[in-house]
Amino acid sequence: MAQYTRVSGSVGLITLQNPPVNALSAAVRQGIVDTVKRALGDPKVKSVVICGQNGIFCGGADIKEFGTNMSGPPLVPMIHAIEAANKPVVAAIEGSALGGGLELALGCHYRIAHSKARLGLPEVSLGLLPAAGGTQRLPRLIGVPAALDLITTGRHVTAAEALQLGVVDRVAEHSTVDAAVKFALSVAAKSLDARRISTYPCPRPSDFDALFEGAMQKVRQSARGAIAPVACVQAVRAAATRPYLQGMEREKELMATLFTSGQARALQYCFFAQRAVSKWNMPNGARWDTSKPRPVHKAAVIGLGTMGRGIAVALAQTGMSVVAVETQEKQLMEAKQAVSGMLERGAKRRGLTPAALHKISYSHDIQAVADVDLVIEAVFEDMALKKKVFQQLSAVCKPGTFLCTNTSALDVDHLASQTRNPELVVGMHFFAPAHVMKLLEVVYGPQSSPQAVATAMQLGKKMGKVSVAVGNCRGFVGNRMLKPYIEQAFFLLEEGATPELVDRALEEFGFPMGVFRMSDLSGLDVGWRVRKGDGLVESGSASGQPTRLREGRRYSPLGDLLCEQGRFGQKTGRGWYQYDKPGSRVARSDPWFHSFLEEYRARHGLVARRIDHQEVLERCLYVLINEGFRILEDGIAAGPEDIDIIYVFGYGWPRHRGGPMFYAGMVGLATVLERLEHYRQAHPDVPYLQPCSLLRRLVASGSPPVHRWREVIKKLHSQL
Ligand SMILES: CC(C)(COP(=O)(O)OP(=O)(O)OC[C@H]1O[C@@H](n2cnc3c(N)ncnc32)[C@H](O)[C@@H]1OP(=O)(O)O)[C@@H](O)C(=O)NCCC(=O)NCCSC(=O)C[C@@H](O)CCCCCCCCCCCCC(=O)O
Ligand SMILES: NC(=O)c1ccc[n+]([C@@H]2O[C@H](COP(=O)([O-])OP(=O)(O)OC[C@H]3O[C@@H](n4cnc5c(N)ncnc54)[C@H](O)[C@@H]3O)[C@@H](O)[C@H]2O)c1
Repeated sequence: MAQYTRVSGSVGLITLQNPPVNALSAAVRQGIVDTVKRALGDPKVKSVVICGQNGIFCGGADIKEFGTNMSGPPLVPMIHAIEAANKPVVAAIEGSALGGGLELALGCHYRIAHSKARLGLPEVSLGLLPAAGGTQRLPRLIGVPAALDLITTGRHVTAAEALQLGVVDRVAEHSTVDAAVKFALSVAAKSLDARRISTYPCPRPSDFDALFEGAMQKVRQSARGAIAPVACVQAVRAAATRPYLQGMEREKELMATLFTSGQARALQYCFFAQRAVSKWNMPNGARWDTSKPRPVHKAAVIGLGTMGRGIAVALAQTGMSVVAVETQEKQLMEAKQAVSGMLERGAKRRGLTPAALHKISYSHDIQAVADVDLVIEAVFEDMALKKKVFQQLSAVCKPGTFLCTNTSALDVDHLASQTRNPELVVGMHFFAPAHVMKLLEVVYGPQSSPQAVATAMQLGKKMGKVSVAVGNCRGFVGNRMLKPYIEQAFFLLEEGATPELVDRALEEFGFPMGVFRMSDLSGLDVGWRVRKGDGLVESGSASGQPTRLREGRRYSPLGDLLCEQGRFGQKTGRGWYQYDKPGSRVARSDPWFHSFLEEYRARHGLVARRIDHQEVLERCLYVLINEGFRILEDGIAAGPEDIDIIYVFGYGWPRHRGGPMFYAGMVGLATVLERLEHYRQAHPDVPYLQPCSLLRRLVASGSPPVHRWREVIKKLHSQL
């Protein structure tokens, strides 16, 4: 709703009221229509101010209404009526003015923003475009290039940038509403002829065609198949080429296509899923809202390799003191330089001085962590070493210090058992590079205290991460699902595919990198070491041909054979592809690998067949999804949203496809089940292809939508 009062004698003050973000629900829209009418009809009122309650102007259209039978007055005529008003209307923007919220402000005759406010048109990240006149008014107000940037990226701008761009007229340091009321009084008698943005001509840049071609090329490249950014460019082009009303028609037409698209559903699902995962709960009943985190003022990182350096940067950037411990002298020296470089570059990007540099102290000695509140261990992925480190930490640290491990897959409970207080131990699984990647898996074991989980989750948030609480198992959620996915990719090579074909299929699907390019980037030796540890690697050189079965299961030794040749990927200049030199990033097809693959097939009596993109996608993705269902069945992830957010933020799953579990729902659970059964029949020695019983159960119960899976899972768990 919207509240109406008259202030300072002649200003009608309209306050949007719909906590927490004053989204433009049907009731709010009706409230605005009614109060604007009242203000315009009141002869005592000479000007109007629109603001939002609780320090936030408006978070835009009510996303929860999308997909429902939307009633209430539509936004476009409502905003048009404000713009057409014969009394000045001033938007007083505090907190956020986003999407429809900014479009409402653009319909006002003046805009005053608080210095801490953020403004933007983020519809593109929801699979939409600003369809309440945003694509037509913004280019008229700030020019085509700036409008294209804001609308196609959806980025939020500060009040200072908004002022510089011309989106707002003034910035207030103190009460924005008071400033707006004062301003409204001062402009009460002024003509509004030059204040109606829809009447402005859209500036036509001289390099018009090149500008739009460039914009289109840019969004097509970065959108990875997402349709909304393309529609945004088309809508802005309409603003620049058509009269306002025709432009509005085009905006509406483009929005109609986006609004009902699967991509919009997927992206809006991601929006809510991202928020849902912060409301974590554990199987023992501990929950986010009843578990109090402990403040962390000082933290330590043990091991300053690839991960430890990024973690130290992420911690220091929160402003806390960090102790960084590394045993190898050379590593320590290199790490100091690398960490300083990362902090300096980060600060420069944000226009700040690198204050965090002085927050880090370095040491060779684990005793240096005696007084910290929380430790994150990031030494080699070696259980014996990690056990030793946890024993030392337990002896050295002050009572109550949380001990966290960044292990990728090892047993967190086992590490906890090495300490005096296992309840203080959790996994904090970062992704490389740790100061950049948004995902953090917080891994709890049966003994982890709710406070330890709450503290790790809160610390993740402070570091700007999307944190997801998951149970303990080998590989947790993300890496556990990755294993069968990579395995299928290896099998596809054996059967006739090439790395190029598999990667192309996955990249066309929307992954930034296919499985083989990704494996070259992260290093083939990583998986090799794990497989060796698991006793899976047979030396190819000894027997001449390692077998393709392990304990009755199909196994591909292809990755092991490459590692035996010293082909570890980008770092050695050779892997599944070849690179100009070690460390170079441009993957080129490698004739050596192709003849090696042919020889390998011949040695094993494998006859290559034609494999198409559909088979690549079905086998790689459905087997990953199937493992996701097992994870849900095992209670390792609380719900499909947790898995989807892990894949979107940690593994490059295209956001416009909503994450693997959402995608399964879109494809149809019955289809996923049928295809898994089909491939399982063709490959009976691949247990990962065996459809999970939860998937069968969901199909048997009519394939409910993803938001109802938790009920089925709960029922399943209660029967176990
Ligand atoms: C605003 C924020 C920056 C605040 O962040 P903060 O961290 O403080 O809080 P949270 O993010 O945790 O949010 C708190 C709480 O609020 C919920 N929420 C936030 N925003 C919205 C919203 N816009 N609607 C509903 N709910 C919202 C959030 O989910 C949290 O609750 P939860 O229970 O989940 O914890 C931040 O929240 C933020 O960034 N919000 C989103 C901002 C945004 O993206 N806005 C754009 C919205 S889309 C829009 O505005 C579209 C407009 O252009 C209008 C278009 C007109 C539409 C007309 C439809 C025409 C259809 C035509 C097709 C016809 C087809 C046919 O033929 O049938
Ligand atoms: N690299 C990745 O992409 C990635 C991603 C997520 C998690 N992880 C996990 O993070 C951990 C670290 O991986 P990494 O890639 O950074 O390894 P790394 O080999 O780059 O670095 C490990 C560092 O630990 C140091 N170290 C060894 N023993 C130590 C000790 N007792 N005290 C202090 N320092 C010690 C080593 O000298 C080395 O500098 C592993 O558990 C790994 O599985 C790695």
